[in-house]
Amino acid sequence: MTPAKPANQPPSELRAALATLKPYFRRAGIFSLLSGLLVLAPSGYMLEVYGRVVNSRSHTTLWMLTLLILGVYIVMELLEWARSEMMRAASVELDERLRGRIFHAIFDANLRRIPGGTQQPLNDFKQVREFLYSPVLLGVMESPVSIVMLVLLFLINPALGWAAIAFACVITLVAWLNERSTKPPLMQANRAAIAAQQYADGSLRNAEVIESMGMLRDVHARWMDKQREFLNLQATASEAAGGFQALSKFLQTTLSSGLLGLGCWLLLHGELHGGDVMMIMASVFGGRVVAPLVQAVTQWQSVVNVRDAWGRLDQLLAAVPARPENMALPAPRGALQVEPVVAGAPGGGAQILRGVGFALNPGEVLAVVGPSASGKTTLARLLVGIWPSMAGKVRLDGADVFAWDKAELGPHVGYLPQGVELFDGSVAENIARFGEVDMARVEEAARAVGLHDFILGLPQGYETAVGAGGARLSGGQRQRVGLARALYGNPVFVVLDEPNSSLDEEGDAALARAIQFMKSRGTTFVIMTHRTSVLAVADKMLVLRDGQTQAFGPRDEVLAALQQAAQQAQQPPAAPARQLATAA
Ligand SMILES: Nc1ncnc2c1ncn2[C@@H]1O[C@H](COP(=O)(O)OP(=O)(O)OP(=O)(O)O)[C@@H](O)[C@H]1O
Repeated sequence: MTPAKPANQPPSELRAALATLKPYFRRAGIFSLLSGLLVLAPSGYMLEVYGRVVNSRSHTTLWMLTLLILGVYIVMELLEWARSEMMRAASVELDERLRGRIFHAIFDANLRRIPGGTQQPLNDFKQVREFLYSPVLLGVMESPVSIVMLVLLFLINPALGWAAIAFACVITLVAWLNERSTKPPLMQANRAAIAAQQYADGSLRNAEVIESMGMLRDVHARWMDKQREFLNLQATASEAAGGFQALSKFLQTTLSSGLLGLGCWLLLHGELHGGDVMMIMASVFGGRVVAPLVQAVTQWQSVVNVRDAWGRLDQLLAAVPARPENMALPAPRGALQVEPVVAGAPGGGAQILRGVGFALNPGEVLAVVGPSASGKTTLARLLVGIWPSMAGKVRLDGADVFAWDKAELGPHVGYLPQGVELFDGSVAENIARFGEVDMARVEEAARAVGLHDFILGLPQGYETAVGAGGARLSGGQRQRVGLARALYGNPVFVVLDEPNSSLDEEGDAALARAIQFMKSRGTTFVIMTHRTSVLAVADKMLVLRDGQTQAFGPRDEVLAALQQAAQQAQQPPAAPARQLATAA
């Protein structure tokens, strides 16, 4: 059961956007009413030809009536076209209103690790947009015509009207039963389809691992299981829906013939106003009364699907509210202050960092070391404001980094994540962060990490495409391009997560030179590392263990303390401490 909405809760963003489309619905509704009424014209033509033309044998009347009906057909088609164009325009308007918001919501959801994928919300939005000009919605817009037809039936004879109402009630019951029996399996089928799709996307992305270790058969078998579940559920829903669709169509045709029979019976008893013509018209009117209902039953699967898509989108937008417009802040100078932070993965996971705090002056270099899973990457994410903290704040020049508008802060910050994350585009675009490419700055960053000569050797130099994820580069080259991107534009604060894990000696030396150079210009660095070479350029050192600070202070003091602790334990210094001491 869905919890009741508090009375003062504002409507969802989707509803609010839909509400702005009312003028389109209104106009399309008027077109639908007019074209729905004109649908009676062919029956009128038939009756006139049978009655007037056959009796009078007048060619002129036949020509006149035929020209008239042709004109009506043209108007009908124009109205049909106009209303579907109107609803297409509504769909474009909805797209314009929401596409940016949905794109940002998907991005934020990914950032916060909220499940839902990237492709699915876009598919859901497409489905909602397309529903606006789908036959089922256009059909439902003809409901006012049904009421007009019903009134006409009552005018001919109330018995005909009541009979139509009775059939409409039975078809409504069929529609309700259809909803009850098809909705659960259809929604489960949708979920299973999404799971199968996400599984395929996730696994096939790692094609090399799958191929090299012959995992394809097992991966395929797993995908087939998910796919089979989806197909079975869909078949269950379709079987039930098929029966109800047939029943509703049967009722519609029965109603048409039934009204003809009833009209005839009333005629025989002298109770039908308008004579035998009305007998036929009653049959036509009756079919139109229930047409939208029958249309809804036959297209119910698309209604369930769009409702499902709507629900998922609504959930996404509710879970990821639009970012507030923050006040513009002055450009930072690079003074970092980490109030003792407690943090975990977004979404309420366990605490990963507990009480880690320190401060750095502009131009200082901090090396963060610690065993695997001690929380170095988590700290890096906190420092650049990707993950929020549960307690304590990370401040740059006193301002909370997490709350800072990243479009504003971004140019002052450099970040190299562990996975590098290059994007499909040229080398220059990647280094320039996909903003306006300032070639002088791009080259400066590339030179700083010793990449310039290599790039010049590429087929199209800086314009060479790196491929999705930088697939056309080696691991070390990807890392250096990522480093150049982090240093692009001389940021004042740079966080590097394992920057030399794929670098050779020359790359390592270039990195150390780049850090020295930028440090001399006042850039603050925090470098997460397992390797000791970075220590040579570090001023301070933070040792993390199990998400807590084991040691923090000037590099040499921390190294000495580590060595002393190891000696006190009357055993040879632990390998990392020994290595660190030697490197320093
Ligand atoms: N998205 C996440 N959700 C839940 N837990 C996570 C997530 N990312 C990391 N963790 C957990 O946080 C802990 C610290 O991980 P983190 O990546 O910060 O360590 P690390 O010191 O950078 O490790 P390494 O040196 O191996 O890269 C680990 O126990 C890990 O399982």
